[in-house]
Amino acid sequence: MGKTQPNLYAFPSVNALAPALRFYIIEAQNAGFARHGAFKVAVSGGSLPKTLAQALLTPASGPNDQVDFARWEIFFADERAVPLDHADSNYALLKAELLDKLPAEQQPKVHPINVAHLDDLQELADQYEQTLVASFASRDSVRLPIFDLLLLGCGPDGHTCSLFPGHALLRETDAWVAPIEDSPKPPPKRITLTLPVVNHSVRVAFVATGAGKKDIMKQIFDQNIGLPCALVNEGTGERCSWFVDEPAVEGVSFPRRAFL
Ligand SMILES: O=C(O)[C@H](O)[C@@H](O)[C@H](O)[C@H](O)COP(=O)(O)O
Repeated sequence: MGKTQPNLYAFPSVNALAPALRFYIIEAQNAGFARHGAFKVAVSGGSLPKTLAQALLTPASGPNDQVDFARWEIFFADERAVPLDHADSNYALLKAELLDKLPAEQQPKVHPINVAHLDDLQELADQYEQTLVASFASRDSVRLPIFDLLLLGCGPDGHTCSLFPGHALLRETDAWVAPIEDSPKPPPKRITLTLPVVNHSVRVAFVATGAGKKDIMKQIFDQNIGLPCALVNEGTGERCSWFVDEPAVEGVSFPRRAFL
């Protein structure tokens, strides 16, 4: 690990995890509002949108518990090269789990991929990079976009976004968004934020739940063999927080932190 270490927060269940995740997201949201009047967040697919909905769709318990989606800008940390209403689309998933459940006046600004370029992955990635450029100022003026928060999942092989173990994409140093034609997790054609962009975020949160994650969690936290999730831990240190349930970290010796 680098100078500082990620925060590992473990909860007995997803029901116990959700309110803590909500608290953490609201803190990141308010920091974004204070910094630039908006909350710029990128989300992954997988099981994350469902957990997010559980965390965010409950009514506010008080003035410090407000989620103001109208001032959110939502990007996709990775996306599959499919139409936006396709069963594999991360946008469709987020829409069904979260966006469709928000009232009209609370709709965030959402940045889906430009489906006009589905048959040219490089162009699809370049266009999405231009979407980031437009939101984060020009590439010439900023070396890397700075998201207020990335909300990511962790695959059973240690991948995150569409950054897979041992893949050449892990060495990308220039692009903000890259195409991948050979994702080992179907569907094979995707675009993804690159590692430098992920590591440059103000905060990164992983959500990993279920016993199916415990072997990979041991490898990420206790063995550090260069898996993509471990590279994010290393690159972000204490800016990185893991929200996990106990079954996902059974047997992991890395110290957990109490969520206060
Ligand atoms: O498009 C994707 O495939 C996801 O963005 C991917 O990176 C996901 O987050 C992980 O595979 C974890 O998925 P689970 O949370 O379902 O285990």
